[in-house]
Amino acid sequence: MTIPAVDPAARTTPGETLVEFRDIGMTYETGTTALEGVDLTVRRGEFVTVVGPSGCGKSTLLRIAAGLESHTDGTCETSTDRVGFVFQDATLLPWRSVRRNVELLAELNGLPAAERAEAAAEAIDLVGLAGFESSLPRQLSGGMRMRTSLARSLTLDPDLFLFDEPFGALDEITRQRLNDELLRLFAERGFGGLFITHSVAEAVYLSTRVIVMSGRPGRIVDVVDVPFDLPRDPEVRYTAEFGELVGRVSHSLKEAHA
Ligand SMILES: Nc1ncnc2c1ncn2[C@@H]1O[C@H](COP(=O)(O)OP(=O)(O)OP(=O)(O)O)[C@@H](O)[C@H]1O
Repeated sequence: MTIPAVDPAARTTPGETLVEFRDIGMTYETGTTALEGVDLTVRRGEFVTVVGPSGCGKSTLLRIAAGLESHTDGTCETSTDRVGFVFQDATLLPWRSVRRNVELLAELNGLPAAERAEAAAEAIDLVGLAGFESSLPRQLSGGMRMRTSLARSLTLDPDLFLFDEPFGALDEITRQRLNDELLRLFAERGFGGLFITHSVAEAVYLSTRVIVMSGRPGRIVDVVDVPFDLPRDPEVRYTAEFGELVGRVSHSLKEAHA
């Protein structure tokens, strides 16, 4: 795995476009067309969530943003090489402790030992894993493994944070807790987020904007702006306005399935 060196001086500013998809289409060599005519922009300070039927090309879109996948139509421009990626699976190295797992990206990025130790300690603290630095992945719960994965990406202080259904395998309470922690990190760091989920409530709670995609080939069928203040009050989940937005997104999803 090669990771591009990150220039510490190269920072983006609030509101700056981080990734812009224009008329993106993707047909795999197998002939499967995953995406068609997707226009989407994520700016710093925005948290954009994508929901859509299984197989509609959400992961493909994220991989294109990360430069891990090509595309066959349109353009995708990213304005930063500070890109964090968190997958559904925490993808930890089983023989490395939490601290050594969290240091991994900084290590591959060539950060000197003292700096990466400092970055790892700060990230571990931010995700609430202080005290577990020496634990091995098999000694952690699913939520703690996901926090470790999050911390590993945080060491690079990403401008653009890509999340591929990171909390899908967790129980509801752990998921809600991690949603709150992610929102806190978002408020503190102000990165741009592009997040995939199958949970409509999670999408509305986390986002400044929800994108609904059709079945394959994935196209954008609805864009829903979420007006709630940041940092977000967890109680907002129980308001009528929240329920209305969940209803609107669910309705669009149902139409997308039809
Ligand atoms: N490397 C590949 N080669 C060929 N086809 C692929 C490849 N990766 C994905 N696909 C196909 O592209 C389509 C979109 O896949 P993708 O994983 O992007 O969907 P998704 O919306 O993320 O699905 P899910 O919600 O189930 O995770 C699917 O039909 C999938 O089989």
